[in-house]
Amino acid sequence: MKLVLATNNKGKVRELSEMLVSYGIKVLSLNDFPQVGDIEEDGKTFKENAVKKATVTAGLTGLTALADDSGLEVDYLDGAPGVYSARFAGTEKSDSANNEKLLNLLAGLPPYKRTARFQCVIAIARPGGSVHTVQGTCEGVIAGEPRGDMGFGYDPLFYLPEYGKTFAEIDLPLKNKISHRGKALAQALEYLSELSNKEINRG
Ligand SMILES: O=c1[nH]c(=O)c2ncn([C@@H]3O[C@H](COP(=O)(O)OP(=O)(O)OP(=O)(O)O)[C@@H](O)[C@H]3O)c2[nH]1
Ligand SMILES: [Mg+2]
Repeated sequence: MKLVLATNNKGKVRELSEMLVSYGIKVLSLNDFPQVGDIEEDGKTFKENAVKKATVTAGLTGLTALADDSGLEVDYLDGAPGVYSARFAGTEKSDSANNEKLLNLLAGLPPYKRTARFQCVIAIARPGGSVHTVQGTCEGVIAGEPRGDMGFGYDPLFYLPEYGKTFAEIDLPLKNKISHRGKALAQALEYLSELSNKEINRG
């Protein structure tokens, strides 16, 4: 089965590909389809944005497309940055500026008030127009300073009390096991295997 990843985020491509490829799925990226261009994310929810990115990509490529819309919800900030996570500190989407802005907003706040979660909605759209969504969540705490150099985005600040480490201090197979994206993708893989069984049965 062939699948186009409807994302321009290299960190997401790395994490999604690692799991999909081990299931024998042929993964294509938007680099293979320059005609898709930039898709405006104007939804109010992760689900709206994921559905839009997947359906537009499936329509323009004629292939099944998988999109991920994700973000960080910080309780002290009433759920911000949420769907604006990529653009928190400006439209140029700088991970380091986003992390700096987040640390400044939480300056001096004790750990018990720094609770947060990552959310991920994955949408799988078929060229015929049908679309299926799944969701994953991962709870954590925003650290007082960045730690680790793996991962992407807010990973150096996202601290997992159970592991005593940030997302940027754990390797990719473990992140995929426990992360918002990994949990959503595990459900997406179940759906994809049902789809491919149906196709095989149809001949
Ligand atoms: O530290 C992180 N670890 C993660 O595991 C993670 N997952 C999401 N995020 C943040 O949330 C934004 C999503 O925004 P987003 O879904 O619109 O993606 P994006 O604009 O980067 O790419 P695209 O998929 O839209 O092309 C990203 O840019 C990141 O800032 C993460 N940060
Ligand atoms: Mg985006």
